[in-house]
Amino acid sequence: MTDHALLLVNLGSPASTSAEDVRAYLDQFLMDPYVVDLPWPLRRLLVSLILIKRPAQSAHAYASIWWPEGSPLIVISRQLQDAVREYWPHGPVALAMRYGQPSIESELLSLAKQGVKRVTLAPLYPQFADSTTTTAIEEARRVLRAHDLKLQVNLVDPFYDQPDYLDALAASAKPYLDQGFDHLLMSYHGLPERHLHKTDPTGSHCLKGADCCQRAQGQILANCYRAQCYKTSEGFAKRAGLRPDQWSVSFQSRLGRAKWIEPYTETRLDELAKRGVKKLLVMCPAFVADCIETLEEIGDRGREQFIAAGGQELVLVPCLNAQPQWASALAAISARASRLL
Ligand SMILES: C=CC1=C(C)c2cc3[nH]c(cc4nc(cc5[nH]c(cc1n2)c(C)c5CCC(=O)O)C(CCC(=O)O)=C4C)c(C)c3C=C
Ligand SMILES: [Fe+2]
Ligand SMILES: [Fe+2]
Repeated sequence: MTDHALLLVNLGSPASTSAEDVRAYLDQFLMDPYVVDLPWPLRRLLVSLILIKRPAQSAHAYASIWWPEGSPLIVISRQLQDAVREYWPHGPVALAMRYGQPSIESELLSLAKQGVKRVTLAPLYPQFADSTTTTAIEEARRVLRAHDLKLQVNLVDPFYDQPDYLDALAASAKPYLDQGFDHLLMSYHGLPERHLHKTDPTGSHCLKGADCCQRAQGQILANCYRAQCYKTSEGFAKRAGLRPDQWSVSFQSRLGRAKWIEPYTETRLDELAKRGVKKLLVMCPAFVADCIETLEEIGDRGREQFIAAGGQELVLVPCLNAQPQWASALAAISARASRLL
């Protein structure tokens, strides 16, 4: 059977590092109601305010990490697509971006044109969030409806606790852990606290008490980004044989004035340096591919901050990127997906 495609979906990047291209990308991204979850007039106003200064700042940051072949996120996602082909004998393996190009629309249309009957949609986010997982799925739904595409679509659920994913994460970090370190920080992309409250099915569990994420189970866990980040970290630490005092979790990439989930990575970098940590390893398990958030925010600015606060060395552990064990795990996880769109 060769008519069962796998469609990998990542976030996307600007078309280039020009301020105009970055502005267009940020506008599409931040005007997504799953990302900035405010009513349209307020969202438009807030995003227009952000777009006054942010495109030039972000363009500068993108320029500092851009590769000759393009955005690291896109280049690496393409390499992953190639690597996954080895493990997906059922049909084509395609790649789409939620924002920018190649779009989910162009890829679904192209798969339908090739005669594909079934598509397994794999959002490349280990932990669930409306701003990543839901918006990718909803965009696919919109495209199917808009073009009346008769494709059967299966969804790959967030794989934060899947043994094959965690094994790949542990294997990829092993050479870095083996070099020795004082502390491992697992820095995840942050989220406004409001997003967590919105997806809490009880409306009263998340962010109530210091251990809400440790107590999360069932539907609460299935909807809580922060609890899933802790589960990934615990699963990783167990595989890596780490003691609880050797690692901690934090959340990066805050934007705007609303309260985001804590602890903040910026705060932890200072605290760890002040506590006498000299060699800090940082992993970013919310990202499967290195991108501006890992390479620039942690690898450049985070390192500078840690050293200015008294640390000696910050080693950024690369994301899973296109490693064969990860490609194989992703294909296996995708092959198990049975939930229909
Ligand atoms: C309200 C703003 C944002 C939310 C919510 C958000 C959630 C979120 N994002 C990722 C993954 C990535 N984000 C990336 C870049 C990025 N994210 C935001 C804002 C929010 N993200 C912005 C404005 C940007 C652009 C860069 C910048 O200007 O700072 C990227 C990297 C893209 C790249 O091209 O390299 C990824 C990946 C997750 C996983 C997440 C929720 C959990
Ligand atoms: Fe983001
Ligand atoms: Fe929670």
